[in-house]
Amino acid sequence: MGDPIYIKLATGSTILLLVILQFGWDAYQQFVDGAKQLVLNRRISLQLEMRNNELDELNRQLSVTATHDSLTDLYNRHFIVAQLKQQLDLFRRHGNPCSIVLMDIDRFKQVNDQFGHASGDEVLVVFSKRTESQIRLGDTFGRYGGEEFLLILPMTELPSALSLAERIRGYLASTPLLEHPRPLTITASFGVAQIKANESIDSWLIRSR
Ligand SMILES: Nc1nc2c(ncn2[C@@H]2O[C@H](COP(=O)(O)OP(=O)(O)OP(=O)(O)O)[C@@H](O)[C@H]2O)c(=O)[nH]1
Repeated sequence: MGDPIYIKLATGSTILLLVILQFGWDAYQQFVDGAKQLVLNRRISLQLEMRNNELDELNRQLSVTATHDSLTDLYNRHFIVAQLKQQLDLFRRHGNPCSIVLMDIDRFKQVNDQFGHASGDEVLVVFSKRTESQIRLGDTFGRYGGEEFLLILPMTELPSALSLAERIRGYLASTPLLEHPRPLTITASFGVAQIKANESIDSWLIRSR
């Protein structure tokens, strides 16, 4: 018994020889060109597949960048406003209630001035994570700008939104947000408003200030 690779080669050569004998040299050339083309096509389709995967990943990253705040990783203002529009629409069409909670970190400028901008950034990040840990999956939490954050609570009436805001406020006030250079407890002001009939996003936001 010969080695399987030699048998394979012998079989391959035999087929080629048969092709030449049976159909002539031109047919053999066509056969070889066809085989080369097949290999080339396979290589091209693999390269295309790789490029497509790279483009998918790039698109995913672009969509994250377009909708998220780079410091806190929360949704950005652009995304939040789009969500508010959607909620307003759902309210107008189906009467679905929705409440918002606008949070403003108190005396944040002092944090920057006393501890430096990097500590200010850390406060924003830790504040975001702590608040995010207190909300439900269907709620949207984002950075509205600077030290302002907005929580959108679909299908939520004012009393529930108020009690959630109170819970978050208590949770934030209970533990220092930063430990270094010294323990620093951060408080925030909360404004809560439920969407009303015939109102715009601007007036809804103004009522939460
Ligand atoms: N570290 C840091 N600071 C920021 C960022 N965005 C905005 N700020 C700062 O946030 C501060 C906001 O100042 P103010 O609007 O006076 O707010 P405040 O000091 O919290 O005052 P009150 O809201 O009245 O309590 C400014 O000093 C901004 O420079 C950021 O991404 N990182």
